[in-house]
Amino acid sequence: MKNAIGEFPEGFLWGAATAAYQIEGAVTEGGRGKNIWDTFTHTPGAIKNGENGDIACDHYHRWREDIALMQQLNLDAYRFSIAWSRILPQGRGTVNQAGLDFYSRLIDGLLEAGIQPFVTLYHWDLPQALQDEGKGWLRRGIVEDFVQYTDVVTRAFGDRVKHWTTFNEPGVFTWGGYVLGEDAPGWRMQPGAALTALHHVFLAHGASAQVIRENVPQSQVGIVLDINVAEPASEAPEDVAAALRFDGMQNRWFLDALLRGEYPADMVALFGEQMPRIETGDMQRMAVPLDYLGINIYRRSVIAHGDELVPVNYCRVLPPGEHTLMGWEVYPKCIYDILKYVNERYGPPKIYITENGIALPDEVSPDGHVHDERRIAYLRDHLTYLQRAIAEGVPVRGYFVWTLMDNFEWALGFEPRFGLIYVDHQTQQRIMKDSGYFYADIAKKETAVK
Ligand SMILES: OC[C@@H]1[C@@H](O)[C@H](O)[C@@H](O)c2nc(CNc3ccccc3)cn21
Repeated sequence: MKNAIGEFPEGFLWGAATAAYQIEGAVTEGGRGKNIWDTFTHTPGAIKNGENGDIACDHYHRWREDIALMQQLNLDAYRFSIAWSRILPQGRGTVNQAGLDFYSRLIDGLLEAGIQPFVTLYHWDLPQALQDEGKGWLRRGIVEDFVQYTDVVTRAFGDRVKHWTTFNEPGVFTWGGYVLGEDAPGWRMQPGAALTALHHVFLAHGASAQVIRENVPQSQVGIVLDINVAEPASEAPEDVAAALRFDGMQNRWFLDALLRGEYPADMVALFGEQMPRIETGDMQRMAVPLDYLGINIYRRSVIAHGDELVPVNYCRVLPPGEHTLMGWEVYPKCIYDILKYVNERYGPPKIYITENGIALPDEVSPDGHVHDERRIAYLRDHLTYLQRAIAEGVPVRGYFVWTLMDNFEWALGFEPRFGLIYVDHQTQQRIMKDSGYFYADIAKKETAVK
C-alpha cells in the first residue's frame, strides 16, 4: 500500500497502543483485584502531583466511544493489555467472570469495527496479592501463576485474538521496580534482585508461549522489548566501553536470552555474584521460538562512562537539539538504526514497532482543535526512516503509535501527553488532535499518492 510517507508492504498494520492501568480506571469495579500500581500510586511522593490511575481515561466505561475514535483513525489494529487482577483478583485461583466479560465485549467491539486486537498479557500491573506473597517476580513459583493466567485468558479469547504478547518491556518493570524504585513496587535493591526477577519473567514468558500455542490455533506469539542502539558519547575508550556495557544490559541481555537461550558472557562476568540462580534447562525453557518481536522505540541512546547502575556504570548524554516533555531527544533515525541492529544480529521472522510517539504539552486552541504540529513532524520523520528500513528488507509488519489517547504516564502522572487523541481528564472529553487526522490519512487504505 502507498501513502504520503511511501510504499509499505501489503497487509501492513497501522495501529495504536495503550495499557490497562494507564487508561481503564474503574479500579474497584467489576470484581477487579488490587495491583501493585494501585498501591504505588497511593504511596505519598511516588507520583508527580499525587496523581493516580483510579479513573485515568475511564476507558472501562467509555470503550465503545474509544473504538469509534479508533475507526476515525482508520486503525487496522489496536494493541492493549489485559489487567491480570481483573481476571484473577488474587493473582491465582478464582476467576472473575466480570473481568472476562469486559474484555470479551471490548474484543467483540474491535472485531465488529474491523480492528485486529493485539493483546499484551502483562504491562506492569502485577496483582498485589502476588507481590505480598514472596515479593512478586522474585519468587520462582510465580511462573505457575502466570501460566494459569495465560491459560484462562487464551481459552476465553483465543477464538478471536490471534496476536499475543507475553510481556511489555521486562527490563523496565524489573530494573525500575526492584532497583531504581521509579516503578511499582518501588523497591531500591541490588541489581541482583532485578536480574532474579527478570530470570523468572523470562521463564514465565517461555511457559506462557507454550500455553498460548496449545490454546490458540494459528496464534502469533511475541514479546515487546525497548531496544536502544547505544552510541558512545565520544571515541574515548571509557565511553566506548560504557556503550558496550549499556548495549549488553539494555539489548543483548534480552535478545541473547530469549532468541538464543544464553546470557551474554561479558555481562555474566560483569554481574558476577549478582547473577540469578539458573536451574538446569532454564535457558531452553525461556528461548521458545517467537513469531514476532515487538520493539518500542522513542529515542537515541548516547552513552558515556558514568556512575549509573553499578556495575554497568554508564550515563546518558542528552545531545543538543529538540527534546520532548520526557527529556528525550528527537532523533528519527533511531528507528532505522534499531531495526538494522536487530535484523542483522538476530533476524527475527517478523517485527512490529509496538510503540513510537512523543510527549508534548498539548493544549486545546480557542478554535477547539489541538494543533500538535511537532507530533505530526515526529511521526512523519520516524515513519520515513521506518519505510527506508523496510525497503532494505527488514521484516516490519506493523506500526503502533504510542498512544491512542492521553493517559496516565506512570510516575509522571497525566502531564506528559502522548495521545493522538486529547483527553480532558476532568470531563473525560476526547478531542482528535491534528496528528490524529494526519495518522488517519496515513492509515487510510484508499489513499492513493500518484
Ligand atoms: O513513556 C511512554 C511509554 C509508556 O507510557 C508505556 O507504558 C511504556 O511501554 C513505554 N516504554 C517506553 C520506552 N521505554 C522506557 C521506559 C521507561 C523509561 C524510559 C524509556 C516508553 N513508554
